[in-house]
Amino acid sequence: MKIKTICCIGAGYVGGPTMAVIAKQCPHIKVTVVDINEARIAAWNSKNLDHLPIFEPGLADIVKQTRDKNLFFSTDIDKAIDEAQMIFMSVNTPTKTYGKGKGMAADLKYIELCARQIARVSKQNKIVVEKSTLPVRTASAIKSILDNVGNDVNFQILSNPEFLAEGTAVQDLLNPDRVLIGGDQSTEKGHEAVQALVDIYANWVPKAQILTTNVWSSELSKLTANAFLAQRVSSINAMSEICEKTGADVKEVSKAIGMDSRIGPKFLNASVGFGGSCFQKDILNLVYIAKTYGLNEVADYWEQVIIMNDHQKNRFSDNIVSTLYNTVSGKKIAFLGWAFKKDTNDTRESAAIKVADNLLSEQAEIEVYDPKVSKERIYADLDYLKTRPSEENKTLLTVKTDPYQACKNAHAIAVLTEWDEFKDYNWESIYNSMQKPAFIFDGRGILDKQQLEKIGFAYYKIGSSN
Ligand SMILES: NC(=O)C1=CN([C@@H]2O[C@H](COP(=O)(O)OP(=O)(O)OC[C@H]3O[C@@H](n4cnc5c(N)ncnc54)[C@H](O)[C@@H]3O)[C@@H](O)[C@H]2O)C=CC1
Ligand SMILES: O=C(O)[C@H]1O[C@H](OP(=O)(O)OP(=O)(O)OC[C@H]2O[C@@H](n3ccc(=O)[nH]c3=O)[C@H](O)[C@@H]2O)[C@H](O)[C@@H](O)[C@@H]1O
Repeated sequence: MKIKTICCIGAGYVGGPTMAVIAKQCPHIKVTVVDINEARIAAWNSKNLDHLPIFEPGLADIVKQTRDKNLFFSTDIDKAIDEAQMIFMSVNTPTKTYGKGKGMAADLKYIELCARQIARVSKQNKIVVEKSTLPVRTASAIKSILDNVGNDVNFQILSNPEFLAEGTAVQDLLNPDRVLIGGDQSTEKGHEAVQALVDIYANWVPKAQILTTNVWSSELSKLTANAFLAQRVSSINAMSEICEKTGADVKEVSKAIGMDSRIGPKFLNASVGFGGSCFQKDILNLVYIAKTYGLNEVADYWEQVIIMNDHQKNRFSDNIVSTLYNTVSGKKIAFLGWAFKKDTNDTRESAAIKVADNLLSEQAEIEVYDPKVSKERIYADLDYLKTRPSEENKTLLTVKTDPYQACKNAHAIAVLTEWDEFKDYNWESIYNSMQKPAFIFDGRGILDKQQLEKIGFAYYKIGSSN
């Protein structure tokens, strides 16, 4: 079956970039991305490409080439479902905040709503693709809804998890390490559906990198990949604390172990803690799944990755307080960075949020500069925690659009995101504008220690005591 029309439900960090790349690589396919969020769709359609809802290097260019040619953004979900031969579900699957599994299980209500809408609208056979990250065996629930609510049309369900990382989404989509497609190949229709999706990716991904598995392996591989990646960060962060006590330097340790080809050099940067919308949510989901099968040791094993990450964030703020003579009350701390990593405007679960919250509880005054994150987003992140009244957050924390202003008169600077531009600042001028002694706490280990110490800074970085 040759696919000519695709609909993607969910115009978020995954749906938007993924469909833009499919549209670019498959000019013969009409791709419509739909969402219930009207503002988001309007932003995707905005004439000024600087106003797209998501910042990703290279994305605006692809949208410019494809939008209104074979890539469309719309709020007319029914129409897009009706027209499409293949429907991607790319809606959010956050951690549940209520009821059974609260704080751990994935909340599947958005996925279920999608499935019900697809079932209600579809009048012809459809291939339904799970793009969202889902607990293993979700496809059976989706199938049950589609088959029981639907108009007697045939639905084939595939799992096609997304492995892109934010900040490098376009590159990851154009040159993926692998594409994973799970489907039921035991039936002719199932086989056809898998092949239809393979054919789409084969327009630009080498066949050897398109992996097909059964649905459950595919669903579970996504959770497993994120768990392994996050575990690496927690492992090196655990080592960073030992380094600080022993005189070892975590950068040197990372390099030394990364040269072992069995370990590999990537994803070994010690940090103030991993953030992002998925690592924590997906591990919690994995822990919940393990618990529901009574696999308590397995659950405890993976939960430790989160416990270590929380510890890393807390010990970063604790270190700031203890170094500043055990009090930050009334002291100004400048935050460089708020996003959970560089080259994205996404702040979900960013370590900066927890570090700021801890310091605000110690009555610090914080001034934040981030090149891509808006003031509204920063306040919304803090208010979401409900630690103190919103007004108090606004009084204690201000957001600057100029990093030099944020650092002026500060007692200390905390580097929370590894934005490249931080390395090139005029650090001498920043030093001169600060209170003395002038402290820097480098939560990403990106600044030049020697240069900063020569200027006069007291420089602290994660994973080193030298
Ligand atoms: N953010 C990332 O880098 C990655 C995310 N994922 C997974 O992809 C999924 C989506 O993640 P994001 O794109 O980050 O989420 P997001 O929150 O940015 O986007 C989801 C969108 O779905 C829309 N939506 C929800 N229910 C809807 C419905 N019934 N009809 C129409 N639209 C609806 C929301 O309005 C929202 O705009 C999640 O399962 C996530 O775990 C996977 C790989 C990478
Ligand atoms: O499912 C998802 O959402 C995605 O989650 C991660 O991607 P992402 O969260 O966008 O970004 P990463 O580059 O993985 O970084 C996650 C966090 O770990 C931190 N990190 C990463 C690497 C490292 O060495 N050290 C470190 O602290 C980053 O700063 C960031 O806060 C995975 O890398 C993607 O493969 C996956 O598709």
